[in-house]
Amino acid sequence: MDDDSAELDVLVVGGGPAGTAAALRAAGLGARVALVEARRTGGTCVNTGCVPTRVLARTARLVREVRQAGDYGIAVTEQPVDWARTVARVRETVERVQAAKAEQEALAAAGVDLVLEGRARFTGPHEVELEATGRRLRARSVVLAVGGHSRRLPVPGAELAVLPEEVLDLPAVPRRLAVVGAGNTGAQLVTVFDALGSEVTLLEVAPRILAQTDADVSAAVQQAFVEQGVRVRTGVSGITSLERDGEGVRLTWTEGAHDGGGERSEVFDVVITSTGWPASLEGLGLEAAGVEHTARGVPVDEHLRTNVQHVYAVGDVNQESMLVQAAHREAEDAAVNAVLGPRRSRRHELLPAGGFTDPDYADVGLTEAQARERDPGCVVALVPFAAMERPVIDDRTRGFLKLVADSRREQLLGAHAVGESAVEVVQAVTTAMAAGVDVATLARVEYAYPTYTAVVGAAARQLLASAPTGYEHVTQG
Ligand SMILES: Cc1cc2nc3c(=O)[nH]c(=O)nc-3n(C[C@H](O)[C@H](O)[C@H](O)COP(=O)(O)OP(=O)(O)OC[C@H]3O[C@@H](n4cnc5c(N)ncnc54)[C@H](O)[C@@H]3O)c2cc1C
Ligand SMILES: NC(=O)c1ccc[n+]([C@@H]2O[C@H](COP(=O)([O-])OP(=O)(O)OC[C@H]3O[C@@H](n4cnc5c(N)ncnc54)[C@H](O)[C@@H]3O)[C@@H](O)[C@H]2O)c1
Repeated sequence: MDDDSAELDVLVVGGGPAGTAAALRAAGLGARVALVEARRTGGTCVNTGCVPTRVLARTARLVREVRQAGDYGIAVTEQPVDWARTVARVRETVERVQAAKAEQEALAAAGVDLVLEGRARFTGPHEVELEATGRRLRARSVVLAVGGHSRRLPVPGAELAVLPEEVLDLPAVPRRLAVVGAGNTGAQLVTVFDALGSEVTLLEVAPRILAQTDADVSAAVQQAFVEQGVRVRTGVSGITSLERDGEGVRLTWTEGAHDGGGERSEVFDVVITSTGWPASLEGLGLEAAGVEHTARGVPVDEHLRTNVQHVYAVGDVNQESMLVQAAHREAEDAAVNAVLGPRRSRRHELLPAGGFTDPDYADVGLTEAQARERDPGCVVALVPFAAMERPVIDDRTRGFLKLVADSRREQLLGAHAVGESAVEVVQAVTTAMAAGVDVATLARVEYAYPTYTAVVGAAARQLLASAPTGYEHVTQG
């Protein structure tokens, strides 16, 4: 269904990482492009998600460093955290990142018409209306990049919970905190508030925290949380209700079968629910465009098209790989498809990701369990950070790198790390995987001494060795 009367070739709805990348790519191909953003460019990532979370993670890390300073002869009396100052620092950083990215300037330079007239709503398959002005825009193709939002639990009193994007509005660091949901968001908030002095309880319905990660990663982060004094309850049957109780919130949940299955109720100063991230479809008028969707998001085909062939959906809205790096790739591919016709069908083959907890964790490729399903003879090497010199020097020995390779010990299938610089270590492996570097070559690469990344060479050598899980022979350099 083409529309030759449209004034635009491509209309992009949403100015987060996905929308901005799509608009810039489409304009770069010579298309007439408009980008409609309801609030502010940068989207969840810059304004409420990755950037604020990363500053809070750094705050938590600084608290840990200060506590350890005495070991190095630096006398530091631990000071209470000034939460208002922390929040101010987060907000200042968001502005600095906004300035560094200069997206509005980049869009203008590329000839993209940035339209900040409120939310867009479809009025037909090729047309949207803008909430603030009532203006209508028509385009031959539309790229939906509206992202997602936190979900409120469907239980009585759910509105008493604080959502992750509301954390900066808390008046103070809570003394008793419950975090419900141990995905990437919940796990990171646990580390932040534990470091800032909260007594944290973490509740998760899945049998383990960070359920999408490799089982060893999940177990290692959970063990660290428990040692740090966090109460971790996994496999809970569900949250029953939240109700006001004095100054606090009474949270009632049903324990999992392995904890007796009974109902349990406790009062917390704050309850944060980080229990999922459905697409932001409300008020979008998808029915007017004939675009089908589920309760979570908008499904797409291999060319990132919805059921309506000129409407694409990229980034969090399609609910496939909800990460910035995925949003960028999908957006660029969809832009090419929208302007030149469907030709890009590449999916994410290597999508590294990580979380800034204490300790950090990261992964790329197949988990050990996924690899074993495909290739029962696959080989696994796991090198603990305690066997490497740099982590020992820095007193950061918690963690490991696990590499998974095919049964012939040639091709890397996955990398999973926990510990200091885990995300950077996994990124190094990702680069090798993307370049098609085989295990033997990776084992021969020189690693600067002493680095965290040297664990990659040690793990590759272990993969080649016959004793797959022996750590004794691991040497550095
Ligand atoms: C707490 C948190 C931490 C995170 N940390 C990381 C991290 O460290 N690394 C990582 O890779 N990912 C991280 N993510 C995920 C990352 O933020 C998302 O994957 C990414 O922002 C998705 O980009 P997007 O463009 O699809 O959506 P968004 O960034 O959500 O952008 C969507 C945009 O669309 C606009 N919009 C919505 N509806 C309309 C409408 N009807 N009309 C006009 N505009 C509209 C919104 O205002 C918004 O600006 C984090 C997420 C959260 C919640
Ligand atoms: N560092 C990063 O890369 C980063 C950080 C934060 C978020 N993100 C991305 O943003 C998206 C949203 O992340 P998220 O963590 O908010 O959501 P999520 O969907 O990834 O995790 C939600 C968790 O809540 C649990 N849950 C659901 N209902 C529950 C209930 N009633 N009681 C207890 N637990 C319950 C789920 O089992 C799950 O573990 C994800 O795709 C994530 O990858 C990435």
